[in-house]
Amino acid sequence: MAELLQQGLLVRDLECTRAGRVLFGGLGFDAAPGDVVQVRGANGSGKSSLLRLLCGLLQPTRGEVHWRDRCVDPRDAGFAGAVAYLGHAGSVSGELTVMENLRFSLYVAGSRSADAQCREVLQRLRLGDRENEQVRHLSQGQQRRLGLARIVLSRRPLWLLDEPCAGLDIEGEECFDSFLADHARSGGVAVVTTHRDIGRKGPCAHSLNMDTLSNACSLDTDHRS
Ligand SMILES: Nc1ncnc2c1ncn2[C@@H]1O[C@H](COP(=O)(O)OP(=O)(O)OP(=O)(O)O)[C@@H](O)[C@H]1O
Repeated sequence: MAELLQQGLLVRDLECTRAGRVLFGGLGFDAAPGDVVQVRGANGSGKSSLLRLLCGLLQPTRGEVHWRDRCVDPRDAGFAGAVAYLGHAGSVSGELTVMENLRFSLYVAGSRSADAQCREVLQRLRLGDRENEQVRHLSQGQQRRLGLARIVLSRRPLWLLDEPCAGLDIEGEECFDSFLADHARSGGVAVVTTHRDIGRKGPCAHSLNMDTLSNACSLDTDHRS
C-alpha cells in the first residue's frame, strides 16, 4: 500500500453526485505502474464523471483520489504535469494545422517532444501526410487520431482517456492498442472508458463495471479483477 501510494493511482470510497443525484458511491480501486483500468457501463452510468473526478476537474462528495503520494489537485503542478486527459472533444483546434496543434499542446504541456517525434507518431497513426492540413478538414476518426497523438507525445505517466476509440476504424483501434501497450510497458498507468475489449489484444486490463457499482452504492471494495 505504501509503495502504491508513492507510485500509482489509489481510489477509495469515491462518491459522485451530479445535479443532486448520487451517480455512484463506494468506488475503490488501485492502479500500479503498468496497470490499465478499463471502465465499462451503460450510457449515463458515470464513466466520464469518474474520469473527471480522477483528474480533479470534479470534486467527489465523498472519498479520495491519490496519485503517487498526494491527494489529486489540478492546481498542484506536480499532478498537472503527470496527467494526460482525453475528453470527448479531443482538445484540438480546427483552425490550426495538425502539426501546429501538436506543437501548441506540447508547448502548453511543457513537453520537449520535437517535430521529428511528432512526425513519427503521426506516421504510426497514418496522419503523416496530413501534417500541414487544417484540422477542420480531417474526418472525425482522423481528429480522434490526432487527439491520441497529443496524449502519446505528452509522455505523461497517467493517462485518463474517455472513449479514445470512438470513431476509430479497426486499424486505428489496433494502433491505439499498441500505444497503450507501450505506455503500460514503460510503467505508465491508464484509466480508459471503452466498450472494446482492450485486454484481449493489448495490455492486461483490469475491468471496472459502473453498472454494478450503481446498484451497489455501499460497496467499499477493490474492484480490480
Ligand atoms: N454537467 C453536468 N451537470 C449535471 N449532470 C450531469 C452533467 N454531466 C453529466 N451529468 C449527468 O451525470 C450522469 C452521468 O453522465 P456521464 O457523462 O458521466 O455518463 P457516461 O457513463 O460517461 O455516459 P455516456 O456513455 O453516455 O458517455 C448523466 O445522467 C448525466 O445527465
